[in-house]
Amino acid sequence: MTAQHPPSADPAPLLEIRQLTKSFNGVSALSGVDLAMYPGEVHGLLGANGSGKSTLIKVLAGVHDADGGEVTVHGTRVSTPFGARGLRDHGLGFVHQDLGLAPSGTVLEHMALDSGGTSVGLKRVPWGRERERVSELLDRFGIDIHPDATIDMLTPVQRAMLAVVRAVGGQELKSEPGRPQILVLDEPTVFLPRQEVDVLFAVLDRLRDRGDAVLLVSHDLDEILQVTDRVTVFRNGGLAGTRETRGATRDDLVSLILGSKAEHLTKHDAVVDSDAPPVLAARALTGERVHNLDLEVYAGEVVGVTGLAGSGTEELPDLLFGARAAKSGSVEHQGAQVHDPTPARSMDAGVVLIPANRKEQGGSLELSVLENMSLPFLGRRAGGALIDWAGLRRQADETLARLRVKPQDSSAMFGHLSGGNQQKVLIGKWMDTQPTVMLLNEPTQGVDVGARREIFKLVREATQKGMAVLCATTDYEQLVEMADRVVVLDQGEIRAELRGDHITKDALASAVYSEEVA
Ligand SMILES: Nc1ncnc2c1ncn2[C@@H]1O[C@H](COP(=O)(O)OP(=O)(O)OP(=O)(O)O)[C@@H](O)[C@H]1O
Repeated sequence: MTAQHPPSADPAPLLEIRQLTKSFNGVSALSGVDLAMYPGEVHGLLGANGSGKSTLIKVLAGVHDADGGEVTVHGTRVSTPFGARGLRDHGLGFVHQDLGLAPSGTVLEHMALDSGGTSVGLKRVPWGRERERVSELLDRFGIDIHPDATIDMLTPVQRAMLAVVRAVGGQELKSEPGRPQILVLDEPTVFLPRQEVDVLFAVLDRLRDRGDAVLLVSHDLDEILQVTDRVTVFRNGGLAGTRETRGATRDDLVSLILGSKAEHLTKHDAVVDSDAPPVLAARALTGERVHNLDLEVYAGEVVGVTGLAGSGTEELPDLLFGARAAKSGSVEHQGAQVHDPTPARSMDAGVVLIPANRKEQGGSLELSVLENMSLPFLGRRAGGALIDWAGLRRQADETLARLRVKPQDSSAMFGHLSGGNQQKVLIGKWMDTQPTVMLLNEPTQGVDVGARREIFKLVREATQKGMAVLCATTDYEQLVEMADRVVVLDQGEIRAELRGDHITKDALASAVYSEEVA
């Protein structure tokens, strides 16, 4: 897949945004940003957590009203505010991070919503015609999904592809045939296993080839370098720059995002006392995917776990923590067998889990940052009926500063923080409990490059003081930077183990993909 620079025959942008501004309670989230998208380009949008990417998208989609600025779409000028439907009726299609699909609905039902969704009163759905339209659309994009399949039967990447094609189909219904489309995709790959991202990118290639324009928000620099033609970077709500992707390097992008040069982490070998019992061990552990697994995790080390989707990688942290019941086998804490681990028992033993799905399992969106960060301490810091809020606030403020959470305000509502900042708060909260073992499941999904490095550093400092970490991820780069050893799972069993300098991206990819046991 090669990204070509497209703004070719027709130099007029399909979408041009000028001087868009938006603030929340007097705090600026967008301070006059410009962005243009041309026919036949995939345009990346990058920026640190809280730099304003989602705010831009929400303004374009009508979720928030902008305070000022204007756009030109398909040659028509539209002034702010755009109203509740945003620019949808002007030719913009959106795919938000949660994809907007209901698990029990069918593919056909979702698509049919778009053909009559805005009409009032009763409307007969021409199911035969809808089925033809949907089948043709899926075929056109090479997507092998049955129109009667329910969403919960689809794999994550099929869901993401469906959401993209649904946005395309919805716009096609509203516009004259052949008009190029403008699609806005907000981190559609963030919850996808790395290995499946290329399948989604094949759909983006087709859109580019048709002359459409796609805005793709992502934190993954490799992904941006691979698939986009140009890239715009936001910094602190303003425009840091727009570059052609061809010729840009990772370091160029990092410098634009952070406003400073990238510093690289130096990795030190873990000092592990293997005479002491492992702080956490799995003995013949079996779940839905994990099968008869033996694994020991020692104080002071970072153990990475990786594998293809369905290999058990994503299940293992939950089984070890007791968030999912094992079918058989057991877990040991400091050499003592725990037959039936539960989250409460795990936490008593100093084992904490940071789940991948932070929206549903991580923090409470309705509580403040301080309240979220205080939850693990309420029992410990309560002197009789009194809670030491001042102490809790001091501790939270220190953690927010160390992780450069934006805003640095522990009274802010957790749900108002950007996705990446929510993740930083959750990691900081559990770090503050000084656990003996931290189980991480895709810990840096949606987290910017700067914060990623801060998190790696924090993990490193904590392991040097004796904490153990098990990190399940399909992000090889993260494993290279963090892990002392990596176990590669295949159909629930350990197929390979890599250690120290042998942990490279190439070695991990070949251990994950090779047919033979490495
Ligand atoms: N509803 C809201 N109320 C108050 N502040 C908000 C609200 N939505 C966003 N913000 C603030 O606006 C700023 C920009 O947030 P935004 O979500 O646009 O960042 P982002 O670049 O998308 O970050 P991420 O990469 O973490 O998703 C942040 O400081 C955020 O806290």
